[in-house]
Amino acid sequence: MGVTSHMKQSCISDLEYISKIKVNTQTVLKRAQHIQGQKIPTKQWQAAWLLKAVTCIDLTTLAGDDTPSNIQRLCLKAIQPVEYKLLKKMDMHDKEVTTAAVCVYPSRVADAAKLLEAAKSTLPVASVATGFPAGQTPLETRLQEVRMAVADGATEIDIVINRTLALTGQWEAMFDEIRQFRMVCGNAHMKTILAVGELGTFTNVYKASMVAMMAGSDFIKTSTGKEAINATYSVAIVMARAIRNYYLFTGYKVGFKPAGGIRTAQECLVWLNLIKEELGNDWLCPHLFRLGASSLLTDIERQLYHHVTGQYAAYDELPMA
Ligand SMILES: O=C[C@H](O)COP(=O)(O)O
Repeated sequence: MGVTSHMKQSCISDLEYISKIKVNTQTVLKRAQHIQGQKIPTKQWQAAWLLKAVTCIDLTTLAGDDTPSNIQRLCLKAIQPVEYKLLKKMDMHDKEVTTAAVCVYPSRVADAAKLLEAAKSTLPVASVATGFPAGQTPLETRLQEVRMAVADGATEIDIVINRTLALTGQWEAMFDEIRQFRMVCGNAHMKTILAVGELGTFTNVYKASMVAMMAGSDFIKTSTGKEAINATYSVAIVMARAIRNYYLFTGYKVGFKPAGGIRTAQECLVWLNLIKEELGNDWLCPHLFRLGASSLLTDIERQLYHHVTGQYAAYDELPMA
């Protein structure tokens, strides 16, 4: 997308407006509780939702011991996330079901890009960047990290915000930093990680969401997966409302990516329902919704196995997710 047109419309008066916003915590918690209590689809409808979820996963590995060989396994799993025989039973074998992207550390982008190219796959490589997860490195280092990830083949960049700026109310400085990241991303899609577990209040989450969108983010993302509190339904409601309001103000649809601690098929059905309820069906596609997860796919595949065979597979029967 490059430098976005919606970014140019943002100005200081918008930032002044943001500093006055207040979010009602009780209303958010009540809404989250309501969504969690709603019925989720069963049987073939559940299987269809789970396959939809698979296509929205940024299949992730962000570990200190990542090597070219586990990146290779991750990419192969992303290309074929559900066993062919299961897809065939669901008559989905010719639908090219893949995950939305793979997500890795900047130093592993070249490994992923090389493998995907060799496999003739167009699956995007997403790289975390800007001093992930803490964002506590000098600005020039953070910018350079984005440049290097893009040069190595990342077409999606998951940046982390500077929490110090958010917690001290320096929204304009935060806007400027994110805008610089946007510039160096070039044509790569930029997802902005708010690290909501470290923002203290829902009001800060809403403000950070707005600033990130105004600075040109294609997606806003909840968490790095490394904070003590990661993706929660209540925080998602705050972010989804910000996305909705931003769309009303600008006509521009920004995507949403919950990430961190999402491990079960059951949880991901609640996430899909939350998006449907809060943002509508338009957002239920990889272009506007991603699930950032390192270990969700195994459980989804187990549930699909159960749907098709009536039995649960042992974990070691299904290839690594
Ligand atoms: O960006 C994605 C997250 O780091 C994944 O977190 P997770 O390992 O808890 O699934």
